[in-house]
Order: sequence, then C-alpha cells, then structure tokens
Amino acid sequence: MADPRAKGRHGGRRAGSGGGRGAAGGSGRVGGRPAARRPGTAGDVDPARAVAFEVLTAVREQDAYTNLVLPAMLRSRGVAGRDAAFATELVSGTIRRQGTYDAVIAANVDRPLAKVDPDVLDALRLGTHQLLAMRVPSHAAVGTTVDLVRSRVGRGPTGFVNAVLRKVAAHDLDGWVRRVAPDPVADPVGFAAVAHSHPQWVVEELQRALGDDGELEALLAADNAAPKVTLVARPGLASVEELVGAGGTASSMSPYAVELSGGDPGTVPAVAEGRAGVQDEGSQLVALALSRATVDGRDERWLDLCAGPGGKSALLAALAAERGAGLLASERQHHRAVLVRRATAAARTGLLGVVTADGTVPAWRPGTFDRVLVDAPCSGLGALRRRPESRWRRTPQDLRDLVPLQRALLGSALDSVRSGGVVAYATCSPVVAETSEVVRDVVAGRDDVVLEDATPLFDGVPDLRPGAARLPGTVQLWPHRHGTDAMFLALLRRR
Ligand SMILES: C[S@@+](CC[C@H](N)C(=O)[O-])C[C@H]1O[C@@H](n2cnc3c(N)ncnc32)[C@H](O)[C@@H]1O
Repeated sequence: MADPRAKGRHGGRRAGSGGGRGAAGGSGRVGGRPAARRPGTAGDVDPARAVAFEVLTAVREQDAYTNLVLPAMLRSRGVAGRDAAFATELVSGTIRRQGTYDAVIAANVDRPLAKVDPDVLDALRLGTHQLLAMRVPSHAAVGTTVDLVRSRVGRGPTGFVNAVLRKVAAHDLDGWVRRVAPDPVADPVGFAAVAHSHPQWVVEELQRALGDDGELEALLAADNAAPKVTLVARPGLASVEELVGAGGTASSMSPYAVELSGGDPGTVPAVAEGRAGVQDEGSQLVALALSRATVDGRDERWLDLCAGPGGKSALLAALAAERGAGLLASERQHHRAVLVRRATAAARTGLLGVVTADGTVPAWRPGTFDRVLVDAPCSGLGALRRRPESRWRRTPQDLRDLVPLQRALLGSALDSVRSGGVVAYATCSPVVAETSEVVRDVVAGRDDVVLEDATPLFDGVPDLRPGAARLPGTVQLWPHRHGTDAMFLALLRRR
C-alpha cells in the first residue's frame, strides 16, 4: 500500500532533518532515551504512524494482541478510511516481517539489536517496512520515522535512525534478503526463516507438516499476506445472496462463504444482527464437515466441546436447527463462554445452551451426543496471517504443554458421543504433533474408535492430497493452496 500522505506534509521533507549523530554507531547505548522525552505527545507525527508506533509498544510491553488493540486505538484516535488502512498495513506488516527486518537492521548497526533502545528499534522496524514493502518514497519513510523518534523518544537518537534508514533504503527487499539471509542451498531452512520472517523452529514444523514437496516458500509467503475478510451466511438466518448484495463475492468452497472486498464488516446488517459473521472459510468447512458426516439413527444432540469464542458454534447451531437437532456449546473460560453466547444469540431452536465447563471433565453422561466437535486449543500456527505477533510469542514448549490437553479433550469427546456417532477433531494448526500424532495416539489407546476418511466431507475443495507425515484420511487445508487458515480435521466414529 502506498502512503496516502506521501505528497502531504511529510512527503517533501528532507530526510533526517532531526540532526544529531550521523553514524549508525557511536558510544553508549544506541538510541538511549534522553530527558527531553515528551511521552504521549503527538508532535508533528501523522496519526496513522503515531497509532502504529503505540500498537507496537503495546504488543511488546503488554503482550497485547494486534487484532484487539489496533481497532480500539484507531477508533479512540479517530483514525479512519485510508489512514486506518495505512496504519493497519504498517502495524501488521511490520510485525509479520520483523524477522527479516531485524536481520536487515542488524546488518546496518554496529552492535547487537538487544542494545538498541526498544522504542528506537520499533521505529526502525516501522521505517524499514515502509522502505522495503510499502512503496513509501524513501525521503518520506526516513523523514517521518525521524519525526516519530524525535516526538516519542527524543532528539538524541534521530541521527542514528536517519543513518540506519538511509542505509536500508539503498537496496530493495530482495537485495537485502540476498545480503543477510543464509545461503539457500547450504541452509534452506535458515534462508526461509530470514527471507520469510518465521522463527526457525516454526519453519521446521511447517516443513514437516507439508512433507517434502516444494511448497514451503509458498506457504511462508502466504503467511505474510493480509487475509481476506470472509463472511458466513448462517443458514436459515441469512443468505449468500443477501451478503453478495451488501458488496461481497460468493466463494466456491463453503456454500455459506462470501468474500468482502473492503469496508467494515460490522456495517453489514446481517453481521450486525448476528445472522451472519466474520469467519474464515476453513473454519466454515470444518463445522460443515462435522454436519455432513453420516450418522445412522438418532441425530438430535450435537456438542461443541471447545466453543469459545463461538464462530463454529454459531454455524453448527444454524445447521442443527435446519435438521431439528440442537447444539450444546461448552467452553472452559467464562469470558469466552460469554462471547459464545453473543455469537449464537441469533440461533433459535438450534442452540440447546452455552455452558462454562472443563471439557476434560464432562458434565454430561457418556454417550449423550450424536456429533461432537473438538476444536482444540492449539499453537495457532495455521492462522499466522491473522495473528501477526503469534509467531514470535509461541515456543516449542507450548506444543509440549498443549498435546496432553489435546489428547484429553479428544478422549472425553469420544466418551461423550454415542456408539455410531462421530467426533471431529480440529485445530487451526498443521503441526504434526498436535494433529496426526494426537489422533493416532488416542485411537491407538482405544478399541471403540475408527478413524474414517474425511476427504469426502470436503466436497468441492481442491487439492486435498495427503502429506507424508499426516494420517491417511485426515484433511489439511492450507493458506497457499486454499486461501484459508491451515485447519486440520480428523473424523472418528465410535463403534
Ligand atoms: C481453538 S479455540 C476454539 C474456537 C471456536 N471453536 C470457534 O470457532 O470460535 C479453543 C478453545 O478451547 C478452550 N479450552 C481450552 N481448554 C479447554 C478445556 N479444558 N475445556 C474446554 N475448553 C477449553 C479455549 O478457551 C478456547 O476458547
């Protein structure tokens, strides 16, 4: 996205007018904060960049989530329209691309980045994103970043920032990747990690999940693209035609999906009324797959064991209502159960209720349900497009912590379904340890469960070929193949 203000008040500004040190080094802590700092003052910083800087600070200092803090800050600062779009791209792109940008910045600073003032480093990342990925003219990218640093940190580091960014401006992104990434032949994973800005362990996990078929770079690149906004027309409550009439385009995989080309989805009447919602098409396909599985005999009681915040529950409840069935939505965390209630508020007969309960300790008799969804808590490494900071927060230890919980939840889902009923185990992660390995281990430990082929439940979805490390019959969606989050699904039937 080009800078809407490139020809505006910052566009013609001389880069680095803040003066100060001209070299990217000097003595002492680089970018140290001087007494002249005026916290909270906007100075002559444009509102979009000011918001972007504050969001980066909140993400770094308070572990805030970009997708929560950014819209709230845009609203509270009255930043809208093209400025809001610019700020959104600036924040999300900078955080997603942080791994690449840090390698570029490090190549232009004469000390470890850990010794650069964190506020200054954030500003350098913002400036680098504008220079290498946003088509902001160099003089504007450098000048506005220097202004930002002068306003938010102080005059001291402006010369340093000016010098570093001028060096960054000397090459384009590809040129920098060639200079700072490891050799792609000698170290393909190390190269991919720097070139596509993913932690190395994440690249390794994604590579294993994909298998060895040359798609890694396409997947990593897809993780760095802003996801499209997809709506779901909840059956019986809204129609695809209604959402298309509101400015969307019907999608080809989920019969309920409509892609929005822009604008605030909250202004679409069906969304505001809870008859439709914002939902990734992969999530829609997972809920649909559970509803499409054949079940002989009674088909009245459905369960969503890990329901918060309620997107899949809302679709399942609408589907259940059409068949005279009802869904119980269960969620361990109270505040997320509240979100489930809100998401399912428009559901009529399709909702049996929403309960706050630990799914590993079922509050119902064994065999109560005919269909059960376990959308398990997971690393979320399949949804990196929409959670820019998560790749930098997750660690391999998270996987070790999550797997026992995932196994326990799948076990209790299987206990909760009647003989002949089905359980769908889903994650928004393709990581083998929390997908195929969980399912394989749980199935191996029981003699009352059969793993079924789930691919026929994804009718109309192309390219569901198996992966080398994936259990046969399970389904893995991919951002680069399907344009969805990397949802995984296994279908299990109780004997
Ligand atoms: C991946 S999210 C589910 C997303 C949801 N199905 C949707 O589409 O909106 C996993 C959820 O499981 C919940 N959870 C974690 N541990 C749980 C447990 N022991 N019992 C029930 N829910 C749990 C988390 O709080 C989280 O809300």
